[in-house]
Amino acid sequence: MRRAVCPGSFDPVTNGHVDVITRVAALYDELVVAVLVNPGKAGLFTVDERMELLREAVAELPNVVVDSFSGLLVDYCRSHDIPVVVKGLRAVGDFEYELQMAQMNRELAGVETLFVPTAPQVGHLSSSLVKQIATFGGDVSRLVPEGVLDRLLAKREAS
Ligand SMILES: Cc1cn(CCC(=O)O)c2ccccc12
Repeated sequence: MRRAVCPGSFDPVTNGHVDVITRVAALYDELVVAVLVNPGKAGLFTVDERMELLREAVAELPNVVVDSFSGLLVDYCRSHDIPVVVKGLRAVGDFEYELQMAQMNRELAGVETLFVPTAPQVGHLSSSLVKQIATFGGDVSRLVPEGVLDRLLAKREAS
């Protein structure tokens, strides 16, 4: 079974993520979308909320599994028998860091990394930008899956 993992924070998932996940899912028997648990960085959504929003967003993709992990990505790959990491690239600015991580992950554990360019119409999206716009009352309805929009508005009301 050909499996890959798409790691990220997904705080929250955006239409840019969904675009890449959908395209990558078509290339593998199974795709794991793995939410990174970062104890040192409290996000807007909890890890469980991020996973729930991701599951809603990829519900139409039967071969996509949502999971979470803490620690090294390569340890997750080893323990789940996943030989390849697939990452979305939004802009040239993403590449330098991603290249370093890819080289390190190959050196550490022989895990390969493939890069998928985001579609131009969603290349400008990032979770942090979406959160900023939503915080100040901007319309993010075309930038995130429907379930995320509702939760973003609820978070804004609660704050
Ligand atoms: C464009 C893009 C960025 N990332 C990191 C997401 C993050 O760290 O929140 C992705 C993860 C999966 C698919 C596409 C992407």
